[in-house]
Amino acid sequence: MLLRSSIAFISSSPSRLSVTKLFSTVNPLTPLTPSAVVVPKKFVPTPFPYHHVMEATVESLTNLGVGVCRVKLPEGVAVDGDVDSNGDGEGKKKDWVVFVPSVIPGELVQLRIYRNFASYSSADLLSVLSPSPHRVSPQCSIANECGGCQYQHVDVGYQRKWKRMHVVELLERIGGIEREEGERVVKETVGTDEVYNYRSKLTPHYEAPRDRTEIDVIGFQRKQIRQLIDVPSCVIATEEINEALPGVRQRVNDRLKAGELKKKKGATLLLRHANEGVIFDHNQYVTTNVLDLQFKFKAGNFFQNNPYMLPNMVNYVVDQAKGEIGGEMTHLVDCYCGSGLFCLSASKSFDVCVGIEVNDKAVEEAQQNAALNGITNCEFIAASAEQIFYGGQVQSYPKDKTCVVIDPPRKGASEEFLEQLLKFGPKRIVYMSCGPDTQARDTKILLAEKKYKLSEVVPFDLFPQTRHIESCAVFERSD
Ligand SMILES: C[S@@+](CC[C@H](N)C(=O)[O-])C[C@H]1O[C@@H](n2cnc3c(N)ncnc32)[C@H](O)[C@@H]1O
Repeated sequence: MLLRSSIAFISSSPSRLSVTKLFSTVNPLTPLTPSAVVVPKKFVPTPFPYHHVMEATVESLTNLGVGVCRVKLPEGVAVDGDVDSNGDGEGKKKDWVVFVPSVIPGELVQLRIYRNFASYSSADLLSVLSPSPHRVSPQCSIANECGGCQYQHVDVGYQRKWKRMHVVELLERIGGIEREEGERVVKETVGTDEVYNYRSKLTPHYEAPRDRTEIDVIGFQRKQIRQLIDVPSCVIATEEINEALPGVRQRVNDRLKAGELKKKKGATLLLRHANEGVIFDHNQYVTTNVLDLQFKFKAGNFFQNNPYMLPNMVNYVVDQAKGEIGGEMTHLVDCYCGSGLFCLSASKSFDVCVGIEVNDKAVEEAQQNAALNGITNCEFIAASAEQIFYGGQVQSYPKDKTCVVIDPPRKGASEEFLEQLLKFGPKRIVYMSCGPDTQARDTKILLAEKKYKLSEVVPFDLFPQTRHIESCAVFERSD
């Protein structure tokens, strides 16, 4: 099989002669003679031939962290589509979008096409001809191949600038918020200095062993292709996780040799770093501290996994929830509450709090965490989030003194939930999200009837070096 990735770094000197390797790769690029190129069977040869090499300037980044280049279509090739912005397309596209990873806007790069789609192409990066001043050396030797990180080649300040820009752009494109308004409400991305060795949970995978006598690939998906890459250590995971990783990998192979692994099934391993050390058993209870509270939860259950960033996020949610605009809130509803993180952290600032969560095991944990921390003004309900508005309890809350915090999974809140939330009409809504695209979609719904105003959005850099953005939006009732 031909492996595509390898990048050379070409200095910005005018002669462009000084070529140094920027990333060490497992499969160094060897110049391919035409006869060595095997064109994949399903390759569509329009508009570019397989492995066509070209130079392009990177215009921007998608919110998946991939570079966007706009290139001219080859002479004589016309593709149906919108007339180009200069108006001379006569119903045919002349510009074409090519996506390429591991680049930074403004860079001139050399790329190589490996797939044509109906309206764009995908390419590998061959070399950076004119590097961005924001380009840095990744700490990880496989940063260019592993799909876990998208931004190790970008300085963290610039990563955070782009994360903010992505939130502004998503609010405009999906949320219908004008650019100027987005620029005003979306604040700077909040981050900490711990930009490596911060992840307290790692879940590497291996594929079905079948007839193999050794599992030599335990890791994550490669960039751009559905294939695992071996990850013997991970620079964004805590040092303790990295120390435990060789033992975990060895145990998988010991179990394979002992015939204990299913031949036809791959699996995902767990390494959860908490107060007890690094735990591998999903069902083992672990504890961790966030600000002045202790949380106990099953190692395999959801818990935010950047302990350095978490206090900032919790403080922000609690500050916004209790609020100053329109007076202090007395009642808190925490929807999608997990093991009670926001609800319990905010409990001191409220008379009464209620959390709702669909996973009954997490609800048990939340109840136990309330007891563990001597908190008596929080109640937790095991049900789907919209159910909170059907019971009598929350309906009796004073709406002008109630804040609803929501922190749904990546797919965002359901329409039914948002409909009920709008009908209930709390004074304030604090919406934490790990999916800024679905948050933008839900924002559009929350703002549609002009019952709420979007007062502020803060992106949190929970996962430096990756494209992931945690974003918190605060809505205030308009009256
Ligand atoms: C992003 S986590 C947030 C958990 C918690 N706020 C925290 O920070 O630890 C989302 C939570 O929503 C829960 N969930 C998913 N769908 C739900 C639904 N329809 N109703 C209530 N909870 C749901 C998941 O089980 C998960 O615990």
